[in-house]
Amino acid sequence: MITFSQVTKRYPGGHEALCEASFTIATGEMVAVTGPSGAGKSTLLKLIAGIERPTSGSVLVDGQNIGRLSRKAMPYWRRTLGLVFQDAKLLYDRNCFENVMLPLRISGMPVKEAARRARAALDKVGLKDRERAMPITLSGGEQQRLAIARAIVNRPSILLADEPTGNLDADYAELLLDMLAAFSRAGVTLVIATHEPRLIERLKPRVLALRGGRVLT
Ligand SMILES: Nc1ncnc2c1ncn2[C@@H]1O[C@H](COP(=O)(O)OP(=O)(O)OP(=O)(O)O)[C@@H](O)[C@H]1O
Repeated sequence: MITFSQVTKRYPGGHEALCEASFTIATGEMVAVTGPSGAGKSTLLKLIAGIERPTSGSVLVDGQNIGRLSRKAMPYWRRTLGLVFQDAKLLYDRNCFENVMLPLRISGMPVKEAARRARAALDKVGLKDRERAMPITLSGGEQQRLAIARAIVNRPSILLADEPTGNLDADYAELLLDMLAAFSRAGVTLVIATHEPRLIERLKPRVLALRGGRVLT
């Protein structure tokens, strides 16, 4: 379970990106975080991922206070998550296959099994025949799909996605919605920041609406 208690996030020199937000997300729930640009959607996801820490209040995930995790503990926390963020942080000096395989190797999976899983993840996002390509040679949409493959290859129990359909053309946006639905059926907790009405129509998530850093629903 994810629990926000009176969470305020103020960036240095900025106003409040999130203001006394309190809500819970149950394990296995699917939540769409909506709201206009600047409403605080990305900030909310970053607080769950531990990329940002709250200015006040607490973010608990299964009782663990994410804002208080030590620098040392943070990489272990991130490894349990699937992150699909705008700045995909792909490794541009490694090919697609290596980008997807790396998280598995870091968590100690033997090469053969990691390679099998990486190929399956690339296949899922339609990049199987691009595995030797370098990310820089991919289109924006293909890079987005590569980031998705990398995010799901670990079979995370929580998937955080920031505008995941953003760069995708219609066919791949549909494919992504199918993938998200399948994750949800498999019990993965999904928190998705989105402007996409189609996603809400199709997946019928619970909607958490933000305006100016405040939670409306
Ligand atoms: N690193 C930062 N430093 C300073 N201000 C920031 C930072 N990140 C976000 N903000 C500000 O916090 C507010 C909320 O931003 P956030 O990115 O969470 O909104 P959003 O709802 O995700 O917007 P968008 O839909 O445009 O991505 C905005 O006013 C933004 O300018």
